[in-house]
Amino acid sequence: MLRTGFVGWRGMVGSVLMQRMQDDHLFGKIEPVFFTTSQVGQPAPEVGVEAPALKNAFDLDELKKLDVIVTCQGGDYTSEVYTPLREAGWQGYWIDAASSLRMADDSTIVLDPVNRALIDRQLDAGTRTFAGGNCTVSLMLMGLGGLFEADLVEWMTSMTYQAASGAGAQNMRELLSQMSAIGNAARAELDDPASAILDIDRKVIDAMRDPNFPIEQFGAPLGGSLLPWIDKKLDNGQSKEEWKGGAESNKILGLAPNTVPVDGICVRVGSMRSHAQAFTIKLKRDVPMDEIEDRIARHNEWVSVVANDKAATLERLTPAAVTGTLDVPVGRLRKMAMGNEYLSAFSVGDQLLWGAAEPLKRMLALLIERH
Ligand SMILES: NC(=O)C1=CN([C@@H]2O[C@H](COP(=O)(O)OP(=O)(O)OC[C@H]3O[C@@H](n4cnc5c(N)ncnc54)[C@H](OP(=O)(O)O)[C@@H]3O)[C@@H](O)[C@H]2O)C=CC1
Ligand SMILES: N[C@@H](CC(=O)OP(=O)(O)O)C(=O)O
Repeated sequence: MLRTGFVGWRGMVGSVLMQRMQDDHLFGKIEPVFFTTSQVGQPAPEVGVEAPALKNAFDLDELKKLDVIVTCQGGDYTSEVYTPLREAGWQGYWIDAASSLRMADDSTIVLDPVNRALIDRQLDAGTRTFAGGNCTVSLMLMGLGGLFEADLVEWMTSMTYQAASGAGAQNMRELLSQMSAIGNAARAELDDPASAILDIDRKVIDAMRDPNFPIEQFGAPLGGSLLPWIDKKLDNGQSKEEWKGGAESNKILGLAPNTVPVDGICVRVGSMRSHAQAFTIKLKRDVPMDEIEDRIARHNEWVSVVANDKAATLERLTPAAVTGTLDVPVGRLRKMAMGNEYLSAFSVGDQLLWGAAEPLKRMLALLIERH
C-alpha cells in the first residue's frame, strides 16, 4: 500500500479532501500519515483506519519515508519544503493544491476528466509532481471540455463571479459579518412595511461606509457590493487570477502557451463557495446549437446543459443550487449578436470540490489504481 502523507488536511480545502477520500473509501487502500505545522503529537483524525500521531510537516526525514505527499497547506509550505525534499533525493509523488508548482516544466496540472491521457503520458514518462488547477480554470474546463476536445474554440473570455471561499475561511466569515452588519443597520425599517426603500438604501450604504464595517480580510465591502480584482497585479494590467485563465488552461490541455487565448476580468462576489463564470466563446466555425449542447453534455458525467430559459436557469444555474455537489451545469447557451461563431455560456461549480479537492483525490486514486 502506498504510504501517503497528508499536509493541510484540517484546512478548508483539506477538510473537503478528507471527506471526499472517505466518501470513496480511499483510506482503506493506503497507509495514511498525517502531518501538521502546529499540532505535532496530537492524535490523527478519525478516518476509519489507524494512523500514527501527527508528525511535523517540516521534518524532511519523515517526509522522505512517504511514497506520496498530498498537500493542501498552501504555497508557502510548498516553497519551503518541496525543493529541499527533492534535493535530498526523494522521488515520491507530490500532489499539491497550491499554485506554486503548476507552471513548472516538470509538473502536470491534474483534471483527469479533461486531461487523463496527458496525466497517463506524464506518469509513464516519470513525472512525479502534480498540482490541482486554479478553481475557475478547472471549473471552466469541466464545463466546456466538450468544445475543447473537439478543437472548436479559437479564443474565449471568462468573466468570473468568484465566491468568498476562494479567498479563505476567514473571508467567508467576513462576508457573513458584512451581511449581518448590513441587515442590522436596516432592521427597523425592514420590519416596518411602510418604511421608504430609499431610507433603507441610505442606512445600508452608511453602514458599508462606516469605519467600523468589517473589511479586514477583503479590504473593502463585499456584501452588498462586489470586488473586481482578485490576487496581485501583473505588468500587463491583468490580475494574476486572470493570467491563470490562459496559462493554466493551455497547460492542462497539453497545448503550447496561448494556443487558445483565454482572458477576462475576475470578480469577487458575495457567493459563499461556488464560482460562476460568463463566457464569450469564439468558435472556429459556425457549429449548430444542438451539436454544441450535445458535445458539452456528453464530455463528462458531472457536466449538464441547462435549457436557456429563465425557470431552468434560476432553478439549476446558481451557486445556491450547486454548492456541495460535483455538478457543473452550463447554461445561457446561445449564439451572440456578433455572429454565429460567437457563443455565450454561463457555468457554476463548487470551487472547493472540482475547484480544489476533487482533482487531487482523483489523482491519488489513480496512483492507487496503478500501484
Ligand atoms: N481556498 C481555496 O479555494 C483554494 C485553496 N487552494 C490552496 O490550498 C491552500 C490552503 O487553502 P485553505 O484550505 O483555504 O487554507 P486554510 O487556511 O483553511 O488552512 C491552511 C492551514 O491552516 C492551519 N490552521 C490554523 N488554524 C486552523 C483552524 N482553526 N482550522 C483549520 N486549519 C487551521 C492548518 O494547518 P496545520 O494543521 O498545520 O496547523 C491548515 O492546514 C491555499 O493556500 C491554496 O494554495 C487551492 C485551490 C482553492
Ligand atoms: N484564487 C482563487 C482561489 C485559489 O486558491 O486559487 P489558486 O489555487 O489558483 O491559488 C480565488 O480567489 O477564488
